[in-house]
Amino acid sequence: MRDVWSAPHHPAPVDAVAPLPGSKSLTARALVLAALSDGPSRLVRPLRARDTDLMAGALRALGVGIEDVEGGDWLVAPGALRGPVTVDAGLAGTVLRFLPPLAALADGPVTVDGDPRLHDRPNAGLIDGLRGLGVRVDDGGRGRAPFTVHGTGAVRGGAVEVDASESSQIVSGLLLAAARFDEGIDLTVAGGLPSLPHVDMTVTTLREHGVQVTATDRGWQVAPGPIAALDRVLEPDLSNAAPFLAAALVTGGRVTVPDWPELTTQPGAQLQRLLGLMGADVERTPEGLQVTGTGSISPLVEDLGEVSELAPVLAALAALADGPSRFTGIAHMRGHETDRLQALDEVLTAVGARVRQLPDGLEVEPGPRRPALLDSYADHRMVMAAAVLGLAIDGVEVADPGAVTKTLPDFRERWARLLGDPVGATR
Ligand SMILES: O=C(O)C1=C[C@@H](OP(=O)(O)O)[C@@H](O)[C@H](O)C1
Ligand SMILES: C=C(OP(=O)(O)O)C(=O)O
Repeated sequence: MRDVWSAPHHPAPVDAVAPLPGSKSLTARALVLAALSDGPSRLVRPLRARDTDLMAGALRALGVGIEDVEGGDWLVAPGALRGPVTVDAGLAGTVLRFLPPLAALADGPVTVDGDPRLHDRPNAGLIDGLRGLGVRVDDGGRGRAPFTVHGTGAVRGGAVEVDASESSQIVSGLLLAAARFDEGIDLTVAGGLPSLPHVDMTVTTLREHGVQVTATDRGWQVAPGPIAALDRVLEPDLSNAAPFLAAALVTGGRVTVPDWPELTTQPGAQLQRLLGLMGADVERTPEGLQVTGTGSISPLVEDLGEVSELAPVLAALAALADGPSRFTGIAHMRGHETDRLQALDEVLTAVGARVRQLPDGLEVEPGPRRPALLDSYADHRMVMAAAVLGLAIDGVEVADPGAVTKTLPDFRERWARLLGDPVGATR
């Protein structure tokens, strides 16, 4: 039987503190770099969710020691990387794009496969890039999973031109492993590059591990050399803060996310600016980031190319706003967990908004609200967007909400706590 979640209707102002587990993006980078490091390291408060568990599983399959310790921390012990092995990337873009360059260092073939939708996620830029670095990859000419990386224990590396117009993760994946290539990497970006802050996050994380990374006018260079082991405390996932903070705007309430970092490479930090533009009062308090809504939501016209992870929740807010919004710069979202422009069009239309798809974005004009049974599209962020809609619209239901386990397994319990109804999620 299909699992259907009734998204709680909650027009009354929320007043809550919403702590969040670790960042998906930082946890993925920390795992990969720990696996390639010159000694063991400890990851404190990593995200434990489907995507990061899949990354840990893939690394373990390749010979990396990853031990679960109390409180969900991970102890990572690098080991000789080995094939043959098949790894499950699920629907995780981070595993799909960060693992293959590391697999190329294994001493045998590594096949990357995953959920049916993973077979649609674009990856030709990474596969061609690996070939340009001297790696043999069999992909049947599809440029997508499943594909096999033929590791030989070493990668030549050097100069390579990479098309990352469909995902910044292609650049990040190559940079993360590049210090272990014989010649490092001299990467030239061909075409556009979405989600630039995520590449900056990669560069910063590499430098924290002692890796020499230089930005050029064409891309990035990574010098060959050791990757220093590093114990890390993972920051909370600021992109996953989006639905919780959005609840303050929708209900005219107040939500605080504790442990909001002072300085961060996470693009989710832009929520401070974006929710401010949508009419919220955003304030750093000793307790964390506090967002207070007025009960009315201002429309937003914005290029979201750097922060596409936030687009589903912002689009849900746009459907509840005082006027039409327009989001651009997010054509690459058609290659995310689902075609998110199409999915948002369907969902927001179902609850009464008028939506127009642009080649690189969406226009959303609020309309008379109505209840609807929405699909999750196997997409965690579509479930979170539906939850935001449900606060204002009575009768929003979501089929297959389990998709949310991708980055926040206990989302429904957290949502119930946000609304002051800790048992609500199980009703
Ligand atoms: O490097 C990362 O951790 C990510 C980069 C972005 O990917 P795209 O560039 O494919 O949007 C982002 O959307 C994704 O959720 C995480
Ligand atoms: C695009 C996303 O995920 P992935 O890392 O699978 O690309 C996302 O989390 O919004």
